[in-house]
Amino acid sequence: MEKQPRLLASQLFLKNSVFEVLLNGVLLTWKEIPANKKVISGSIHHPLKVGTSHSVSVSEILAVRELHVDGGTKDDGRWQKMSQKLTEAYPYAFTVSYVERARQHRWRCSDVTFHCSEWALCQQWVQTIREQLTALTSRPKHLLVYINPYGGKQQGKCIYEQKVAPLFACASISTDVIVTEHANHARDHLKTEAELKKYDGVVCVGGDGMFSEIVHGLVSRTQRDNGVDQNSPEEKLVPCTLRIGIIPAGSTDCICYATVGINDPVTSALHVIVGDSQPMDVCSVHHNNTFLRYSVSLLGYGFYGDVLADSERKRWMGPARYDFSGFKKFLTHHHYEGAVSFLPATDTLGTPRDKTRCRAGCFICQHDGQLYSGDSQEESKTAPDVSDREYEVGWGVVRGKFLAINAASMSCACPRSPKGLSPAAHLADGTTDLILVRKCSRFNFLRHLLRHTSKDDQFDMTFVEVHRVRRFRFTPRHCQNDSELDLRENGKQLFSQICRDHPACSSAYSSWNCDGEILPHAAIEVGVHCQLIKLFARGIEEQPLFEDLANPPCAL
Ligand SMILES: CCCCCCCCCCCCC/C=C/[C@@H](O)[C@H](COP(=O)(O)O)NC(=O)CCCCC
Ligand SMILES: Nc1ncnc2c1ncn2[C@@H]1O[C@H](COP(=O)(O)OP(=O)(O)O)[C@@H](O)[C@H]1O
Ligand SMILES: [Ca+2]
Repeated sequence: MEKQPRLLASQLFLKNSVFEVLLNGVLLTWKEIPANKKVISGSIHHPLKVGTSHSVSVSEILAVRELHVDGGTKDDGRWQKMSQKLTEAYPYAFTVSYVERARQHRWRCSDVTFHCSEWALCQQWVQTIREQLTALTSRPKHLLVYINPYGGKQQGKCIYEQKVAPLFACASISTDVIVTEHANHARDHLKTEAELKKYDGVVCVGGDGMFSEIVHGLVSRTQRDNGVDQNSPEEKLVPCTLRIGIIPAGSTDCICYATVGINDPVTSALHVIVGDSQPMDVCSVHHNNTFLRYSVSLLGYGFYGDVLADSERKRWMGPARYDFSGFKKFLTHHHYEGAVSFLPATDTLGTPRDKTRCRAGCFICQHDGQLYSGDSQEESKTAPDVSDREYEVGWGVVRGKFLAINAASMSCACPRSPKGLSPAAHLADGTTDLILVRKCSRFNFLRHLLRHTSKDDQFDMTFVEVHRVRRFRFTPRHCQNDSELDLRENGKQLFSQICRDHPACSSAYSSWNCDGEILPHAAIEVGVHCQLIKLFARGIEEQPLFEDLANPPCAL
């Protein structure tokens, strides 16, 4: 039989007032008691504001600790503020640390200290809260942490030590911390060495590139352990069991921002502590039946590929390199010719033009994005994946000259664009939004880009089209007849030369930006793997209405 959580109700002292405190297994509530209703012994009289009430979900309590009496003084500053009389009447106390919501999806750790007149009562409260916290099985106890000391503004180590480690310690989470010494250190450690059984999750401190390393390490390891061949584009991949936490310390931090609603290290650490879980789609990228990379956020050819390639040479500028290269590449205004073929997700709930957004507890993601009758749980288990051949019918093809070809398997919201590249994309529906920006004037492209930062629809432009897809392929124009040259072997400069010399080529070549890494091939095949990984996040929580109104629309 399931053990019922113990109920506790007491009158406890807090901030010069007496409160009715209640713990019922789901909520901890404390409510001020009017002075005339107080039953606690003692001669304390306070003019009370009646009815101040607070409540905290037990699932959002981080820790409880007793405050120890030591020669009449306590180890917490607040004790000093209490009068001698009060200290005598309520000599025992315990502090509950819990999640408090601030503006714009920011979470903070807040403390409340309750004072008791009896030691046994104080013990009972501490033990009961601890029991209820122990019963929360989704919380991690032991984590493997990787810190990229060179991500973003090179603050990763300091952010972890000052803001995150104390919270993990407060929540009794033990950690093994590795500060990376070179690129792909974390990926290779996860792939081959890490004793994953010891851990309840992996945390990365860094940006999207660092997160991508963790994803590659964990996904590759999981496939190898299960005998799955990553090189086959049709292969159904095995989902990873360990959750990943992101402590944002990078340049774009889009994966953190789009799954939590803010890029704030404390907020992310608190989502890890409470044991949140958010499944996420992962795209696998192949070239000629050879696995290239996984992508979780943006796969971008043309504008975003060029921005990334240019910005890599300016890493010393930190996050500002993207603004510099973005401006430069906007002025360059290159377009690229090729063919995009794609398998539309016709059987899915939702479209890229929806006004609704993927938010915490998203209905569409809970059903793997599947449009099904809903009368059988089993039906959702047969959701099509990239490996299901029967879905290979009905491909569409678009040929032409493009300024940008972007695939966003999530919104890609980030501080630069709070609604993202594809505002209605879903984190875990098994699809990616393929955005094709055809050649247009600089002015129109600017209008399109600026709409990423306003409430206006960036897809509502004649030169932009967007498709929700399960798979797609891109073939640059020069590959449509000949076999593609290997960009890595022959170098991009050679390509530009061939392109200039070749009468059929009207434009230069770009490269793919895959979550901040340049791909070595332009001709790629991409498939979405529904919910392949899980994050310590819950999706963006709905905001109170008054906060939403704080962002007025801007039209261009
Ligand atoms: C004139 C106003 C223009 C405003 C346009 C804003 C559009 C921004 C959309 C950004 C989407 C970002 C998608 C995420 C990409 C990251 O994976 C990648 C690597 O991140 P990190 O490892 O943290 O460095 N970031 C980028 O490719 C940067 C793109 C920025 C382009 C301006
Ligand atoms: N110790 C290290 N030295 C150099 N590069 C590293 C190190 N650790 C990780 N990297 C690489 O740095 C790149 C950028 O990291 P990231 O944390 O995403 O920062 P940013 O958001 O600024 O790009 C990643 O591709 C990652 O592989
Ligand atoms: Ca998706």
